[in-house]
Amino acid sequence: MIQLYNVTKTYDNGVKALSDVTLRIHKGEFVFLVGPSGAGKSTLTKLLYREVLPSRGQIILDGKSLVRMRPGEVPYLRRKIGMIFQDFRLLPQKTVFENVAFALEVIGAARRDIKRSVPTVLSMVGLDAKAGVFPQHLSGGEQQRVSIARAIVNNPFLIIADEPTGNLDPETSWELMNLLLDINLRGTTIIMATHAWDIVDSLKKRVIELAGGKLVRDEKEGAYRCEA
Ligand SMILES: Nc1ncnc2c1ncn2[C@@H]1O[C@H](COP(=O)(O)OP(=O)(O)OP(=O)(O)O)[C@@H](O)[C@H]1O
Repeated sequence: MIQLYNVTKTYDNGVKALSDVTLRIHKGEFVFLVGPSGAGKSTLTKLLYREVLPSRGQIILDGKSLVRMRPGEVPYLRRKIGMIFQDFRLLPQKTVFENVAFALEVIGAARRDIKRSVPTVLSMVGLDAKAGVFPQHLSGGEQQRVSIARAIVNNPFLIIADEPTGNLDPETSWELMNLLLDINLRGTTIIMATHAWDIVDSLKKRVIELAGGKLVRDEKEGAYRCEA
């Protein structure tokens, strides 16, 4: 359901961030995206969210070509994808409830649907008691759980997490991973770019490694580093 064919991305400054990448990710997979800083991981996640377009090649997501997609269709694509970032990106002037509700408001959801869905996802991430709290009064782990609630409230078929544990301590990182694994068990595809080698090594999920913009490894039950 996610297909990349010979995808190359060269930025305007001439940097080739991805070079001739071909890969396929099926519905319900959990994929770790690894590789050194500057390898092209974020560029790949941005291509899937259609934040950037490839310079060459084709990307098919849920049956649609992102290259041929008209700009007007992009918001519909993004409704089906949940994004999670290292720095949480919550709105500081909105409460926990309002941050999650906002993801539904921007797509024109009915008020009664918002009232029903937001408490459901907040309880999934264990934050029902914090619905009225502002982000600055939450721990890093709690903030990241709000961003997970926000990412899943639209029932996305795909979650893209770009270094989601980067700002969390080891114990909190594992709490977050357990949430992502639960979400994955319910059928949502998850692509997670990470430098957290211990998490990758423990979970033995599919590992896609980039280096210098090239796909250098794709293992079904992989480790952070190539074992060969
Ligand atoms: N908007 C941009 N304009 C120009 N060059 C960019 C842009 N974004 C990224 N790059 C360059 O593209 C290359 C790949 O960057 P990218 O952010 O995809 O790597 P990454 O693997 O996510 O790295 P990190 O692990 O540090 O987040 C790097 O050389 C980077 O400097």
